[in-house]
Amino acid sequence: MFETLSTHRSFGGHQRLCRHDSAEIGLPMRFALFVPPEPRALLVFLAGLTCTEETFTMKAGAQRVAAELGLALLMPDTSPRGAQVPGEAAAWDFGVGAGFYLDATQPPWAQHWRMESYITQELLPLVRADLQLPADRVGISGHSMGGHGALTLALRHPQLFRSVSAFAPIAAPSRCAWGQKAFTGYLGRMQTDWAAHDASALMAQQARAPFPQGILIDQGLADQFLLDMQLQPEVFEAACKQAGQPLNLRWQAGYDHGYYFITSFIEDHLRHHAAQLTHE
Ligand SMILES: N[C@@H](CCC(=O)N[C@@H](CS)C(=O)NCC(=O)O)C(=O)O
Repeated sequence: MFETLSTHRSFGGHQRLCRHDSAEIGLPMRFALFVPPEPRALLVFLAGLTCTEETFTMKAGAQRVAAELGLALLMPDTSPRGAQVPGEAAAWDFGVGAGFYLDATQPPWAQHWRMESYITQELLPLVRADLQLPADRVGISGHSMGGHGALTLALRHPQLFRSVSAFAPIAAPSRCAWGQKAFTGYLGRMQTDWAAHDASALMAQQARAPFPQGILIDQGLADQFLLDMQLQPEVFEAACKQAGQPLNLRWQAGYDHGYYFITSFIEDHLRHHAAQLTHE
């Protein structure tokens, strides 16, 4: 059950903003949903730090090609809101707007910060049932923290996601400042617990390619966060090589971390997912 707060005609389909009372999060949550004229598959797009369900929805310009391909787009929020955990909004890279798509195990976050269970066990089944799409027609993508979310949720739930891509993902969070801060706060100090939510560590453990049709990643070379060592896609690339996982890691000269980069390459990602999800 969810409530549609607004709906707008877009490229023959509908762009909706929705809310529901989430059992996993224990709070109301919002999400955005683009429904193309003829839905054939569903792509979940996870946004980055400081973003909401509206960021990708309004800035990426994904609706035109998604409508053409029959891809429904599901944009969850990036964290619980309104939990009133002390200090939850004190930093832009932890707490509100920074859920890191995992289930926190540490107090005071463990009660509400359950973004992994929320997305995989609650939101995705809800939306898939509403759109009447088969279980094997769901892909996942994301940007930055959401790229980390896309890669880790795909690797942790390969039965839920058949296609994967990412823009400038935090690809080795155990080795970067953002990831170390988030993992310490949400998961505690045990590095062994971190590995279960680190895309590169998860990929390195695979006995064979989990996504044999290939993973697509775009990374701007003028991305400040790449230069600050927050992203480290080369670590994920090495792990893919080790696992025999086909990876198309495209280094895009001159592009930074922002949405002008995403708008430039979103069409390729939508086509990557449609090709893997909707070919008969
Ligand atoms: N607030 C941060 C930047 C946060 C940031 O770049 N967030 C990215 C995701 S990691 C984003 O998509 N921001 C929203 C936007 O660009 O519209 C800063 O001041 O450095």
